[in-house]
Amino acid sequence: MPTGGDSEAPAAELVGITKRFGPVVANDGIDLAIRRGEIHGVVGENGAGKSTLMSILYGLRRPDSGHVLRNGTRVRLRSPAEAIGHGLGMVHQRFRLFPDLTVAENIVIGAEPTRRGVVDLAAAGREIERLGEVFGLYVDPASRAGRLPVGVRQRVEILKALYREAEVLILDEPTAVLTPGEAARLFDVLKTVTRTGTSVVLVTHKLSEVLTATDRVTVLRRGRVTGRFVTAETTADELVIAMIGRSLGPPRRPAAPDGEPDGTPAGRPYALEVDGLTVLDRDGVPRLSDVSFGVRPGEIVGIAGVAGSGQRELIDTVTGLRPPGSATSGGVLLSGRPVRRGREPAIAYVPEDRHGRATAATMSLAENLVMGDHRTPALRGRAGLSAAAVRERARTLVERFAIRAASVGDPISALSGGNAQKAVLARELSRGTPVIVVEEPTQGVDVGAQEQIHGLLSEARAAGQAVLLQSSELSELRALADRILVMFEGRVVAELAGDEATEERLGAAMTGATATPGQAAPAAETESSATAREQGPADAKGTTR
Ligand SMILES: Nc1ncnc2c1ncn2[C@@H]1O[C@H](COP(=O)(O)OP(=O)(O)OP(=O)(O)O)[C@@H](O)[C@H]1O
Repeated sequence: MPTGGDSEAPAAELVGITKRFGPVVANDGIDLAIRRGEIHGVVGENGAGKSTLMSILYGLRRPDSGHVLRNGTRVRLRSPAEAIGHGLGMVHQRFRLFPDLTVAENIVIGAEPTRRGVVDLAAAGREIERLGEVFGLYVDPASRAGRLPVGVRQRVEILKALYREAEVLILDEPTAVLTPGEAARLFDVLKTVTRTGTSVVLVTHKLSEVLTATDRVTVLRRGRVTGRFVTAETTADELVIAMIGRSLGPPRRPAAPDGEPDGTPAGRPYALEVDGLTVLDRDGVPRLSDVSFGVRPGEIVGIAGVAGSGQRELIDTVTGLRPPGSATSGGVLLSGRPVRRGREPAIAYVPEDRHGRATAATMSLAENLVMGDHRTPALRGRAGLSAAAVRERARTLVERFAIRAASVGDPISALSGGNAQKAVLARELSRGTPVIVVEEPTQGVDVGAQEQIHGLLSEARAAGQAVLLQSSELSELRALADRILVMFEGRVVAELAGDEATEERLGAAMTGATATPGQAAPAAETESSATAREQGPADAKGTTR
């Protein structure tokens, strides 16, 4: 609702929106007004109803009741095509570009300029360059979309919306896939875009972004608006209270492992040991070079690095997932024995790609929660898995890990992103394996769940599990890890104790600027090291994954 006697109608307004999915009220009478030329943050815990509301604004879903106004006039949004026709644009978290088409072809597809009945790609290219200049969004119209780094692909998505004359641009967690450097550039672009009167709706879990980039914020909780704020007049704590109903506790270092009052399990043998590991890609280029380290029971070892520094290959090899045939030397040992190929049962694994690698979308939450446990005697009945035992186990996990779902029988795809992530963690952490490998555990999860997930990893450590934690959030690594290994160009180039790992030291190591004594610094300046240096020390994620 416009405040302060603003007589101008909002660019877009959602009025009394209610949307149910069976018994779940995803949106419960929501009012939201987006002013012309503002960046409006929409935040809230997982499952609060943000995506549902945005999908209604973009014509992907129809509300059960309520309506949408554009510039004060009621509009019908029965499809994205209608929403686009009304000047609404959306940049999804998963980009929808055709990798084999050029930037220009991707941008104009479905809205091609024609000349005498023929698609006029030259005119499209000129228009794209003009938009690029106006909005500071330059992209070569002739380059293939599939070859572009993630940040540039996102720019193409934004250009695509602006080409269709979007006046309200919806961005769903746009920085989840970006490096900090790319994220900063994105916010510069958004500021430029709003100067022309375009409005931006920014859905995000990152409070720092909300506080630095938005003009106003709306907080949702359990389908309702629980707070409306002018950003300059609010604080992170105020937003958190509106989001989860309480403040966050102070950051805590993990408790010492059982029986280790000083918290240093140094005397124990390694639960996981990587010994002189070298992995070559199909062309014989080393992706990992002579990587050695160990993780003891009761220890969290963090992996940092600009993406593409070998983390993917390292974790795929450690978990036994790397396809056979990739030439390797050295090995991975679990309590002294070689890791098995396929899926190593002694390792719990929480992958970054939870949709592709960790869940089966069409199966129920309960089935997903017991996946891989089908041989567990407690879950078996006379003829295979016992449905009652599976449900019971699922209910226990749902309660213990505070997963919010209407029913354990619902498909896991009906859960919000953060709740799906908690389900994967619940399954993997409850296995009680000696080793846990975790990638990006809090990507896309709300601040309350982030705190909870950090607590769960600390508990695993205290219970004597060995945890290998890969994260692009340096603050997460610093909060949790006993030691942080920094990877660069397939090598471990630095090892820092958790309490001495400042962002500056980590950042410097991530660009190859330092090396631990005894390990060779990266030799020649290569293209990727130059890029990493150019991106600067804060660039944790990189673009090549
Ligand atoms: N297709 C669906 N079928 C059943 N329930 C659904 C469906 N889509 C969403 N929900 C439910 O509606 C509620 C709101 O979900 P929504 O995805 O809008 O939340 P969100 O705020 O975007 O969450 P997140 O931050 O985790 O992405 C959740 O309880 C979710 O489980």
